[in-house]
Amino acid sequence: MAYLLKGVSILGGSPTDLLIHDGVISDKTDGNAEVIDAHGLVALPGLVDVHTHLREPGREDAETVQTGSRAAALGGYTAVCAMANTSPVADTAGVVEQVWRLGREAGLVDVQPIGAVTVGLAGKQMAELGAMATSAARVRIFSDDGFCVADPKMMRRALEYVKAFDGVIAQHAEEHRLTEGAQMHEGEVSTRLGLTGWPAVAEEAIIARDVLLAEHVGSRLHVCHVSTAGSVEVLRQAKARGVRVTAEVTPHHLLLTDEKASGYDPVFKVNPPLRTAEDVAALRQALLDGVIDVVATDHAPHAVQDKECEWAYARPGMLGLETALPILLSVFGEKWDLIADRMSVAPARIAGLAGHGGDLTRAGTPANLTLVDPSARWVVDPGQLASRSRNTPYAGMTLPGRIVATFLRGEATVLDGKVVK
Ligand SMILES: NC(=O)N[C@@H](CC(=O)O)C(=O)O
Ligand SMILES: [Zn+2]
Ligand SMILES: [Zn+2]
Repeated sequence: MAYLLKGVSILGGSPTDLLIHDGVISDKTDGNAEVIDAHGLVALPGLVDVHTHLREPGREDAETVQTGSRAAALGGYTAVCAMANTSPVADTAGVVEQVWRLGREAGLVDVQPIGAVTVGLAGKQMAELGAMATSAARVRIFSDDGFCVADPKMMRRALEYVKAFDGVIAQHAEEHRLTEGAQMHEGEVSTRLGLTGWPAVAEEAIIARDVLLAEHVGSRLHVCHVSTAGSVEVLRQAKARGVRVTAEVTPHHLLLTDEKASGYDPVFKVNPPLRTAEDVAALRQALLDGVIDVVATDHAPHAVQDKECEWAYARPGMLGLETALPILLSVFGEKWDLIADRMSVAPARIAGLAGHGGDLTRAGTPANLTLVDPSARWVVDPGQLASRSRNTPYAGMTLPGRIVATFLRGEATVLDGKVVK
């Protein structure tokens, strides 16, 4: 199938025609191409998420590779990295290959499995990182996300080990001894509400330790869901020294604050917790400066019974795939170069996904792209989302930017805002 996108604006540039042919961007002509009127639409390289929870295997009642892939395509994504905290944990070649295969079968986005660092995420014994790297899933990112690789010796060994195949350890930075019983950010609001707090230092202390470890062994470190102004400063200094560290921020940490906990609605319960307005401002600036490299969703679907209950018993985490780009547009406006870099080009580089985050103006670039209508507004309705879960913190909000179409290697996965197939 060939497509001719008439009058499309690539990264906000002046209207042009873009031909998708044989799975790539083409500079030829094709009289048989299906014509799409793309006037007023902006083309971006397909978004890449380095941090997605797809819940399969184990919690197919909350999300599956199939439903998560639909949510991703509708959000403008062409690749997602699936976190390892499934059941069983993705700590063997067998499990990562299973997830990878399920992704291929769904066929809507490239599902790139992340492998666990330690067996069962338990922090005691290193998982078979080499076997996962050489498996059909070709794992490059390893993470115990949900838990921190707390033992510094384990962290050091893992950092050293993945160097052989240019892998990276993605750390969920949490000093668990400082967060026992934590329900939200430790600060004025937690004191007022009487909820146990997760102090900023519990995140910052681990990031400080890990950038020193990564520097010591010359390895790549990636920091998951950075949430505090202090973490930004640690990263800024480490990068200035040349440490090989990258970092992500979530859309929710760029928009929401701990004040949201005031109503005790568990939809706002997440790890790391929503922080203060000062933290939000620092995170925004860090993303603009490049101190934080990428936006990652930390899409964390949870079944109704795990989320619509008392705050203390609710699981942490919120949906993100279908709202990430609209949230970025509402926070930063139409900064298309920034959005393309932080949501596609840089994440593709970190994850080692060569076919993604390409230059759409160059013939031969794999046709992984999405078309956005920046003038459209829509109201978030949890029941209308493609995710199997409905724990979005944006219910009822009007957001700018509608994903009109998404293409994976030249095949439409979304057309007219609907999943194809
Ligand atoms: N972010 C969350 O609050 N929850 C994540 C785990 C994680 O990202 O730490 C989940 O798996 O639900
Ligand atoms: Zn995490
Ligand atoms: Zn996560």
